[in-house]
Amino acid sequence: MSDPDAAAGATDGGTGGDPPVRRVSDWDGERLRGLADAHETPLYVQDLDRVRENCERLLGAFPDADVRYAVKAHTGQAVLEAVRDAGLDAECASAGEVDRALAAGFDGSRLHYTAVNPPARDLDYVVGVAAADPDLTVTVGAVDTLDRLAERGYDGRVCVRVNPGVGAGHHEKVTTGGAAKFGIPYDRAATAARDAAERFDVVGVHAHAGSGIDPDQLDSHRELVARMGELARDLTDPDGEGVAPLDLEYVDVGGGFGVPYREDAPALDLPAVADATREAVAPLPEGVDLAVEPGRYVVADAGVLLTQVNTVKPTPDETVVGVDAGMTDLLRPSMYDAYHPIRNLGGAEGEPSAGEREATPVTVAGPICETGDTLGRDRALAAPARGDLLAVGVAGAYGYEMASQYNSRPRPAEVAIDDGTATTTRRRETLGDLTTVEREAARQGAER
Ligand SMILES: Cc1ncc(COP(=O)(O)O)c(C=O)c1O
Ligand SMILES: N[C@@H](CCCC[NH3+])C(=O)O
Repeated sequence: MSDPDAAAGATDGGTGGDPPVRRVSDWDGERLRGLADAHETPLYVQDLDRVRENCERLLGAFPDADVRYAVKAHTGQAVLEAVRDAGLDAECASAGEVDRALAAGFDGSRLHYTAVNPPARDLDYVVGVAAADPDLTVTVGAVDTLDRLAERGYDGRVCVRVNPGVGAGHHEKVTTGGAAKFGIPYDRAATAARDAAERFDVVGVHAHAGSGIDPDQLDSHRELVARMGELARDLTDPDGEGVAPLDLEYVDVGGGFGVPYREDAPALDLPAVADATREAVAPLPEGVDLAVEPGRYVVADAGVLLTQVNTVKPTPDETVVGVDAGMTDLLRPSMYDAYHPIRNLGGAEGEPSAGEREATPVTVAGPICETGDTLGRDRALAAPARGDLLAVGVAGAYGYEMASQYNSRPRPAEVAIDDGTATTTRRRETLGDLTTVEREAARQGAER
């Protein structure tokens, strides 16, 4: 599978220059304790300055490419505005994400809507947006979706999403390339794109390997990119007689750049990944650009989740540390067995500072009535005490976004740090919020 030399060449231990990743240990503990005091817990903290640094690193590594932010990783308005100002485009997975990106000031020329089995309501909305701003692009992974767009009178910009037959990712549930659900099978893609060009302005081809591609999965990324380069060459300069060439603008090879979650894991060497990508896609036809669409890389290490210890329970097998955040706040550990680093920031009354306490193996568990509701198992934390504050690191991507109200738990609050100043960007939900839609439905029913 992986080539150890290639993998070694694609990691960066973080020596020198702009650190490629912010570890949970790098956050200012006192500052985080102050934020938790002011805003209570559970609390997401998102550092916009770090988001900007991550955008700059991406633009620096891919200077000639179109870099699009996969909005699904963090849809908050403040994040979207920071990303827009940094110069990235927006890749949106739903009408809601398109709506958010518009509100954050992205215009159509910077909007890419990726339709996956899109509900009619989403298509209606996006076709309406495109009517007002025809520079928007719809990325389509099924012929049915093309038909449904045509039925709505859409004849604008289309990018054809391909199932490249090769995938990668941190877990099988997020390994996308090769999953039949996504994209038109590679061997039918050229025909589908040519057919689509009879009804739409086909401007690009797209594939995405999956999410959280680690340094040792770069071979799969390279293979995907090479296949997409070949497809672009075939479409723009076809072999067969009488086959019209397509006037493509770009080849989008997706996102998925991994970030290290474990404290000692090496960071992806982005310039090396960018070089490998350019090399694999080459030669790109004249006038065709490379495009990438990372989400996690932009926001993951810019966020932490703060949670307070409310229970410390020694058992014969393990010590369970109960906290006020759980799978409803951060689903990734339950859903993917994902590892998030956890740091004890201390603060329990009458206890020594966390730095003075002995490391103790614990399981950190949330308040949800599910056995899988843990944020970390067998973690060596500075012996936690009731009242301590824990920081769960690398929580800025797919954290708040996957939060739910299961067990009737209101979603947490979020603050964003911008140029050192913290502002509430998502208020904490209340018990009243939990029943809003029911009360509204009851009221509408009574009005009928
Ligand atoms: C089509 C598409 N593009 C981009 C992304 C962004 O992935 P990541 O956040 O891993 O960069 C995803 C998520 O997997 C995706 O499905
Ligand atoms: N939600 C996933 C990433 C999936 C991206 C969507 N295709 C995660 O937290 O790792």
